[in-house]
Amino acid sequence: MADLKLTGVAKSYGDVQVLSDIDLDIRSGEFIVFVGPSGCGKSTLLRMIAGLEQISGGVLEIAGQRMNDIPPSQRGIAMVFQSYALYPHMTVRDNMAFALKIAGKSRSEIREATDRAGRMLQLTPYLDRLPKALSGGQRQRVAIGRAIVRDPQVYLFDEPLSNLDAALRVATRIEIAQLKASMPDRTMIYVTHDQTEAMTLADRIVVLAGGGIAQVGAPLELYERPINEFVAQFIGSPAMNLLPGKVAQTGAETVVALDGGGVAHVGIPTRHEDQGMAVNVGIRPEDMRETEGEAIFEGVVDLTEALGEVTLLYFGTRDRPVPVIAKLPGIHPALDGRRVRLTADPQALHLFHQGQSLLYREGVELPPYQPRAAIPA
Ligand SMILES: Nc1ncnc2c1ncn2[C@@H]1O[C@H](COP(=O)(O)OP(=O)(O)OP(=O)(O)O)[C@@H](O)[C@H]1O
Repeated sequence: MADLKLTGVAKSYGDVQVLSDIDLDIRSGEFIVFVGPSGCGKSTLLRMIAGLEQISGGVLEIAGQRMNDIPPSQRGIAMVFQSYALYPHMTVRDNMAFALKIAGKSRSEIREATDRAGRMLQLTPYLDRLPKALSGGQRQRVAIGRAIVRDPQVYLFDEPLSNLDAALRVATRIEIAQLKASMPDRTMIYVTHDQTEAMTLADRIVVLAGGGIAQVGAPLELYERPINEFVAQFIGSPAMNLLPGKVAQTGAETVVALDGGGVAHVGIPTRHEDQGMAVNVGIRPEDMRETEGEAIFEGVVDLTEALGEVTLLYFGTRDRPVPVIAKLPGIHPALDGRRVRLTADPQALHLFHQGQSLLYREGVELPPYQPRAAIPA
């Protein structure tokens, strides 16, 4: 069993509070990804779990045991870092075996553990090579191998792929997913800046911001049901557009008169007293489509970016603090200077209280999360 429980965990450096009130239950076998803006404390939280940073407040338990003052080597965890500092004069096998030798394991135990890690990471043909004769991706796999040989209950990864080039990142990401699948009862906690890694690897994503947890949920739950504007704009790329307006009609479907002149029919119920309320309507760029009819947003295209699979249209790059962006499927001719009318399905829209940035007013119950149906094949 390798469940983790964080209760009121806090970290400060001198007078500077970096994290506070972190409550998190991680189940044995879960793959958890920490994301958040630079400097929000992702690495610090991971290093506190590892025992590499002192916990300033609160309690960390692993498998029901308080771990605050237990040294890293006795926590049943192994950590894989971004820079995979291998010993250059040791073979792949010796690099992986090093910690086991220090721990006084027998030759046969070490052989068995390194053979197994080699097989799991497809490193068998390279076991007798020196690190300099490996690619970056292979080196990072050796670093993961050093964790595997110790057979920890919990794996911690601190941006393990960020030093790899794009193609290797994808390949190594898939290997990490397969590695997790081959060890279903091991718990993994992974810090990344990369949205794709977070969305594809995580059972649950923890979004950290402002010294605390903004939201915890399954990747698609965060995408479809962000709890506030921060998470809405952090998850998904390009970020969700937020268009200010006022509630013009309440009911099962809410009609919003947008400040820019458009009208949005939002598939989220509001109450009679919400009439006239200042809101932001959230529209993901990929949910926008051109229309001849009633538009949510109408504007002149400043810039067209053709990426092949999609075309991005930018509006208001000069006069808005943040441009409005639409992402249309496929290839479109450059639309620069053309006036375009855009709409989106009511079910795809989000509604936030202006100022509070929260999706629903406190006390209004959230309907249970229902994943949006996949597009039928
Ligand atoms: N030893 C330290 N002394 C003082 N402040 C520190 C120390 N280590 C980290 N910090 C501060 O704590 C905050 C969190 O740092 P941390 O590295 O955990 O952030 P992060 O979310 O992992 O950032 P990034 O995404 O940029 O790696 C930062 O503001 C950082 O400056």
